[in-house]
Amino acid sequence: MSIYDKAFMNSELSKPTSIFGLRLWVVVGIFVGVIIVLLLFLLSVCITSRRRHIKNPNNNNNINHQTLTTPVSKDIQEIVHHDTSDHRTSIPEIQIDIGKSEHRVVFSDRQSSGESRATSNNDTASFGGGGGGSGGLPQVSHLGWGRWYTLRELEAATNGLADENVIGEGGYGIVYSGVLGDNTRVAVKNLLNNRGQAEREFKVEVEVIGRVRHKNLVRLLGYCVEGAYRMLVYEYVDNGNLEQWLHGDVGDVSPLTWRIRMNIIQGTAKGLAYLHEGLEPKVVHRDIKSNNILLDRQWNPKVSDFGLAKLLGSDTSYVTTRVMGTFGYVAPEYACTGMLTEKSDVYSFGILIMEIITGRNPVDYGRPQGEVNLVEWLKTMVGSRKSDEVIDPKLPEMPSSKALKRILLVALRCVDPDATKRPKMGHVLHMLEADDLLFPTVSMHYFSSVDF
Ligand SMILES: Nc1ncnc2c1ncn2[C@@H]1O[C@H](COP(=O)(O)OP(=O)(O)OP(=O)(O)O)[C@@H](O)[C@H]1O
Repeated sequence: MSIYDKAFMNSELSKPTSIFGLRLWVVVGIFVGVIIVLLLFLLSVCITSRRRHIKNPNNNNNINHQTLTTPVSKDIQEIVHHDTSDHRTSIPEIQIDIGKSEHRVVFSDRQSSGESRATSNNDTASFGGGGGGSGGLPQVSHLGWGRWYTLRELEAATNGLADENVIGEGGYGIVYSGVLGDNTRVAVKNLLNNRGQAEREFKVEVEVIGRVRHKNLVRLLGYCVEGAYRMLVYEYVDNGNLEQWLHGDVGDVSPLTWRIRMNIIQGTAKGLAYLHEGLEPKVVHRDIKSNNILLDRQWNPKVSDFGLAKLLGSDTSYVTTRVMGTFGYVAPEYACTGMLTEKSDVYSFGILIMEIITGRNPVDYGRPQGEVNLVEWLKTMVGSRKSDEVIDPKLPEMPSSKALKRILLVALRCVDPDATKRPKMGHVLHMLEADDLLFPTVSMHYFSSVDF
């Protein structure tokens, strides 16, 4: 280029244009800059949409199992984070739901109630695809353990969710008995969607129970997510729940012998020890009570209702401003501070032992003052050497004083007001496995007071 051309270019580029009187080279510079920014933007959009495409389980059947569990684990971590900070500043409200056989206690704050208002659509997306669409063939779950069921399949199994198939109703949904196409008897829990908590419960249960296998824990076979429906499909446990057998109308003599009661206590302890010490991360049940102990025909206990379970990393405690559990079973530190560890389950388990031995409810306002609270009454009785008087009058035979003494000692240790002094479930199990615990004596005569 000659010197004249350069001079010509310079003068042309320096000429003012009609765009705000800017010189031509400024306008060209801006134009080039905008093009570069646009290109970068398009590139980032491409990369993002490609990542989303990879994460969508419907687009890739070979997806890594770990990827799919991320939304659930993330959800739990987020809850921990929120609750920990809120705990310091907010004053919890206490809400007691009455209208069922027991009172459910929910301590909540505004933050946490807002949290629970998740929309169904979001949840459906998290679980990878609405159960395969209505009327489609049942598919294997992408979670890697059970399967999902179609709504049509579960409607067929439960006679269209018929009233006569209802076997119980809990805080979060109605439970139906059903028979699947392959003749498997199942319990179908249809979660109520009008409560945000039910959706969270669904996520937690699916993730936690789906992987758990233990003879003393109710097995989750699969689930259904379709439209507004969220259902859990469990193995059917065919002999009711412990609450019915302890407090229902069973006549003057209970079919629950001493040996059966000890087996129920031991089996429940095994299930809990497995949740606390056999899984990583460990699982705290949070709602151990007699309704949640299902029984088979051989009186084997199976712990159900993991809806309130939270996953805990080892050696961590969980602080929440939303305390859940059932009135009478909730550990004092959990109720007061929201501090949740597996020791909260140990406390509830101690209450359960007392309930099984005495046949009394943890809190019974129908009883005279001083007997309303089971723990306080039992402590008083043991302290005044009247342990033999705490036994369920419907028990067909009496335990040996040694067995009674041992089991009451275990129960009292479990309900120690100081959570750190309560034994771990593994230790409880060890204490419960002593042979002499199982043997009853034949009559009351043998009975002597227990000296603690
Ligand atoms: N797998 C099952 N097999 C047989 N019956 C079941 C099964 N699961 C639940 N049930 C019955 O349904 C009832 C309701 O169960 P659910 O777990 O929904 O509520 P709950 O434990 O009684 O109360 P909440 O949910 O408030 O703790 C149980 O008490 C039990 O009798």
